[in-house]
Amino acid sequence: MATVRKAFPRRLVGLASLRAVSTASMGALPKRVKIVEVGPRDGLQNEKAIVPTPVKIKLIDMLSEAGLPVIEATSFVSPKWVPQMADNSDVLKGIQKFPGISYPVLTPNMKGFEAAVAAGAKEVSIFGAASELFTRKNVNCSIEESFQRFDGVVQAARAANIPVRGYVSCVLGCPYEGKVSPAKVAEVAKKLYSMGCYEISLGDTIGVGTPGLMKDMLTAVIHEVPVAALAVHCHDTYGQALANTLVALQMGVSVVDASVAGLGGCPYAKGASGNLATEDLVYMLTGLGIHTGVNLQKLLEAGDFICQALNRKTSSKVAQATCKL
Ligand SMILES: CC(C)(COP(=O)([O-])OP(=O)([O-])OC[C@H]1O[C@@H](n2cnc3c(N)ncnc32)[C@H](O)[C@@H]1OP(=O)([O-])[O-])[C@@H](O)C(=O)NCCC(=O)NCCSC(=O)C[C@@](C)(O)CC(=O)[O-]
Repeated sequence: MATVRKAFPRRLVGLASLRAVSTASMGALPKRVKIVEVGPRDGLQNEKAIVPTPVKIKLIDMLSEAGLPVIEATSFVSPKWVPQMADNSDVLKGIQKFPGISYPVLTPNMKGFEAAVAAGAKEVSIFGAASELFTRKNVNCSIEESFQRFDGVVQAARAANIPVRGYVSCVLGCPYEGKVSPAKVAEVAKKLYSMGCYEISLGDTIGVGTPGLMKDMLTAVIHEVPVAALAVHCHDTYGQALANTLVALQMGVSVVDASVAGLGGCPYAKGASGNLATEDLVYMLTGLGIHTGVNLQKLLEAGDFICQALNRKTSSKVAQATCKL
């Protein structure tokens, strides 16, 4: 049955009037937050069924319409490892490129980088982890070897004037090693930053973190990497993603990864569920008076579209609260 969305703006009006009093005692919060939409990559890489290329393209175009400033479009990884992203070139070539929006793609090695550039990529991301075992499962090498591969990518990207974003996975726990020390996360983040990544996204890959762990981890990382260059990427497995993100904002982070409809998960992280839903993040930030530039109504429509295409229920609480099926 088709999704019928109820009139939405009433709720936002209510939130806007709460703003002045509600944030007064919350510490310094950023005035604006850059949201990095990872649904088309992190979300769709984890779907059992292969999503048709035109559906991916339409989703990204709808997200662009909604005003997301960064939309991670796809990944140039081995199609044997992640068949869901095998249409990477077609997706990247097929999407509308809105002025002012960047469409980064994951590139684990030179093969991926070269294919991405050939398909028109203007920004790439490399992805490391603070766990040896996870790195082995995810990219089939040690942390040290992964840096050697990334180094080639970063150098080639610099020569081509292509910005590189870096990910650190397992920052609050690993599906294979359990606890991960904040010192190890800081070491890997520092290394990626020193290599030339302009931004480091800290991923709670399996969503096990709680606000205290986020605070301890960020305290260690902020010693090594300027907070302005940090992003957080929280999966919502245990329902902690929004709380963990809020702690990061209170500590000065102003870049947050999220996924429309809460899609997501890493195929090499057992037990990982979806990311923080972009709709829920935008709702919270709007309520806090923090600017994102995102049109929530259009974002909700993009979420409806992909959920209908996947024949699944949205994981966004805001989408659930504002529509009736
Ligand atoms: C990294 C590799 C490629 C190493 O895989 P490998 O098998 O060690 O690589 P290899 O160099 O030995 O090559 C083996 C085969 O793969 C091919 N190959 C090699 N590289 C590429 C490439 N770039 N594109 C296409 N094909 C490639 C290569 O040509 C060869 O093909 P064959 O000769 O067998 O026909 C592999 O392990 C891989 O693709 N892993 C997938 C990793 C992945 O996509 N994980 C999910 C994303 S990370 C994530 O989700 C976490 C994050 C970022 O969201 C943050 C968080 O939540 O924490």
